[in-house]
Amino acid sequence: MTFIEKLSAAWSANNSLLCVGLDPDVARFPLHLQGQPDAIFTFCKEIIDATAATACAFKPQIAYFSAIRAEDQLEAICDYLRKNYPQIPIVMDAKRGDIGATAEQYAREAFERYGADAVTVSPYMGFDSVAPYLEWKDRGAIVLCRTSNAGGSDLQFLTVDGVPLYQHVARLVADKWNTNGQCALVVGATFPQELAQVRSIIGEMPLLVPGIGAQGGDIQATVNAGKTANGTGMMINSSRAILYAKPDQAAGEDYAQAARRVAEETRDAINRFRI
Ligand SMILES: O=C(O)c1cc(=O)[nH]c(=O)n1[C@@H]1O[C@H](COP(=O)(O)O)[C@@H](O)[C@H]1O
Repeated sequence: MTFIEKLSAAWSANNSLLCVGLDPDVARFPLHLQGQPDAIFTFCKEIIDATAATACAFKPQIAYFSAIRAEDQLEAICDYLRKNYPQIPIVMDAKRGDIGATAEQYAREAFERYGADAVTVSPYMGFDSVAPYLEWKDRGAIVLCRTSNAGGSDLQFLTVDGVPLYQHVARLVADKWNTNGQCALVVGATFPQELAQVRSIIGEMPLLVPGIGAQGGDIQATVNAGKTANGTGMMINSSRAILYAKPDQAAGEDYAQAARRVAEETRDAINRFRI
């Protein structure tokens, strides 16, 4: 099964466009996990178990692991996901971009070492820097297009041949790079107008849409701008708002239960605008 087929099946099976981001920041962990040698694995496992029924994808952010020499725990989390939730795609958020020979190694890292279904990549170095990921025909390459941060405008909004650069990226990926139907694009929920522009350029290609939750993107505007004709087409990511949801003490919640509650609320808020 290819990445896109797996994603489509997860959209239907879980009736969800929510991508749960795994950005484990040990400083924000519950006290009982702090200082434990496998704290990251335990934290992520409990979040995964609590939210898997609400998710169409999980997106580990590699820097949160590599910064503290915890790649072994990322491997263990990816193994756990593949064994226990094989129907939910793993999107490795690494935002890679380098010459072809180096990209081949980054592709092996994402797809072989971690067994990810897709990886985020930068288009900045051009087609030969993305081609090595596309050699993995059953995996996905998710190309940065219009990122959610304010500084994304510094380059992505520059006018080139009368058109903003991010629209060139959308057209290039849709028309030239996506020969095997394995590409997707990143467009931030913080820019719904640009999201609608990108959707009009790329047809049904999936979008990874970060920026709801902690970054304040509007869910209604996001879904209206980015959905496809059948009410799918997006992995709408939320990380911190789910991972560090405040437990409702009165209801006796722990952090994983709070994460489940917020994930369910977010999935439902998205679903309200899909039809
Ligand atoms: O590629 C990404 O995932 C990404 C692209 C982008 O434009 N903006 C963005 O926030 N992200 C990632 O999406 C996640 C957003 O996290 P929250 O703001 O906590 O929901 C982080 O892991 C970011 O690295």
